[in-house]
Amino acid sequence: MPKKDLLTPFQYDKSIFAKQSSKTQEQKKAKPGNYKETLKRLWKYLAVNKSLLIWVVIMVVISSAMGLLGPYLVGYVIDHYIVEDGTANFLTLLVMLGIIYLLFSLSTWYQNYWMIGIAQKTVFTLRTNLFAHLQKLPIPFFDKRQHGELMSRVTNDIENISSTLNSSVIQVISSVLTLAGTLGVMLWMSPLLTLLTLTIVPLMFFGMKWITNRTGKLFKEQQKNLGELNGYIEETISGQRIVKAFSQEEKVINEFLEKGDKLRTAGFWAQTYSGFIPKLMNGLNNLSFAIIAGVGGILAINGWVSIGTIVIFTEYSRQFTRPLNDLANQFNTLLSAIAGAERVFDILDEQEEYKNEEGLDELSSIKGEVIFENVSFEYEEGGKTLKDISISVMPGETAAFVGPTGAGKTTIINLLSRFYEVNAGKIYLDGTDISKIKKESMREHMGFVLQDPFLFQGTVMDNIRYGRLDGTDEEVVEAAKLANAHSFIMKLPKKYETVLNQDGSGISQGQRQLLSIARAFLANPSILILDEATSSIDTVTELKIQEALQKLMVGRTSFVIAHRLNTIRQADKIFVLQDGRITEKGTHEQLMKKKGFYFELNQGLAAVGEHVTS
Ligand SMILES: Nc1ncnc2c1ncn2[C@@H]1O[C@H](COP(=O)(O)OP(=O)(O)OP(=O)(O)O)[C@@H](O)[C@H]1O
Repeated sequence: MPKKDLLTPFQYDKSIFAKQSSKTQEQKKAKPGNYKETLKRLWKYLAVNKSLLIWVVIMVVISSAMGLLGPYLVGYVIDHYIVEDGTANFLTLLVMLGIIYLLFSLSTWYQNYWMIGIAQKTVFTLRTNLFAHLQKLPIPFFDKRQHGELMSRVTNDIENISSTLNSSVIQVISSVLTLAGTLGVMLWMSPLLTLLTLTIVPLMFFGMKWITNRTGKLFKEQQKNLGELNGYIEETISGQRIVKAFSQEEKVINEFLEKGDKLRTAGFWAQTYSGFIPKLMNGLNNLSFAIIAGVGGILAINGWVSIGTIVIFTEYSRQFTRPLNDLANQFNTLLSAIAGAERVFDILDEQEEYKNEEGLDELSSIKGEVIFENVSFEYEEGGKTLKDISISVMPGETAAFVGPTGAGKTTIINLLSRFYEVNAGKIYLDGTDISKIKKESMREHMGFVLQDPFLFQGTVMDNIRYGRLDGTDEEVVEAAKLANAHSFIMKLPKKYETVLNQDGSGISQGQRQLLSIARAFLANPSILILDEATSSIDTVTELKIQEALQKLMVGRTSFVIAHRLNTIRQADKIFVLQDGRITEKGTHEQLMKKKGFYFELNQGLAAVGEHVTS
């Protein structure tokens, strides 16, 4: 008996992940509709529990054998005791019948218990691999996809596989065994009656083929529509503020209805067609029953077969069509799970961001000199977002980027952080081409303070510690003090232990920015990337933010997408970007003297308020 306890808590096993993911990378990609390949890959996950699977098969063999023996013994009792008034030990036979049904029940129970364990473990590994793999995918992957749709793959598609594994594997093995066993015994008992039973098989085959041809496509459609619907739900929940602010509730509901209707239609047809299967099987089952009862009756009257044989055959004819019926039903579930598995493997096949980095440089420390040399970049072919950018920023300098919306300021940051790769030209960090440096090692020296600081569900302490996970409580408090965040944190209900929501509700926009600055202080990066928030914040908090940022920038190379005159004036170098090109560069004084775009921007917007850029 297997000793492994299936109920012990699971742990994320990196070694399984490494093994599985490297294998999947090597394998031929499972193309949509490539069922064989997808099943093979799914089997690799299942096969980790091979020994337990063998036990499941043993139990299925026992239960199938007992299922066959039961009716045979009943027929035997009829022929030898009821019809012939026989002499054998009637009680012994009854005890045997009892044992058969007990064994049947026990083996059925164990096969389910173990199979559910295997299924849960398999799905756990698959889900963990998928999630871990998602963490390693590059930013462009996420930029191109709807987040809710991705979530649907981690949740719904995996769940689909789970429920199929829970029941289908046993069903399929048991059905095949029962089918083969029943056929063998039937042939042995009466080839003629067996032939009669088999007359329905071609009808079943063609009926099934007709139905599954339609359901396969429909199930895939259903999964796709469900993914899209989930994507829409996720989007509208995160965008509720905008939905309400623009009174778009009705529009959102209508769009939801439209998507829901697509899902409903696909679901309706998939279920309707697959619902035909049991009906068809039932009809054919009854037909076979009638044929055996009718023809068998005539044969029995003429003394060619015994009454017991007819009884056994009517039961076996049911046992013969039932596994066919089950197989047909499982086929549908299997198709739906394969559709889910294909979507999961699609993601597992995506190239990890840090793959192929062997042999690249690792940086233990950096000075922070950054040079862009004739860099050009396009997000999509023909889109030329940045054109021939050349800039140099010395260690400790602050470079500010200004320009109209869509000019390419964020893209410069995206390239420096290597969220995207340059199409032409080079970026050097301390004289080394950054494409020759391991991305992770480079990012460890970079700190980000972004416009919309993302907070995670967790305490203030944990949210600041996100900057450096091994930071002590004292270091976190110190960072918060440097970021001018300490005083407001101390006024929160549980101070540093106050739990924040994912969307940061409960604290103000400005306070969120202060927390984000504290994070950067804790991370203590050599290169600081700062995307100034454009939202207006009360004057006191604004001053706190400005002061904290000025402190943070000291001694670090800072790249600032600047929106405030104050930040720009103090920058060592200002780069004016227009339509993907640097059109002006210099200090504030130099650019003002030049009386170009920067001068106009300053004149016009300074009169309106603080913000310089759009
Ligand atoms: N992920 C993306 N895929 C395709 N195009 C993109 C992507 N991100 C930005 N772009 C396009 O690239 C151009 C430059 O965008 P970028 O975000 O760098 O501008 P920006 O100067 O930072 O603008 P803003 O001040 O409004 O933030 C824009 O035309 C934008 O539409």
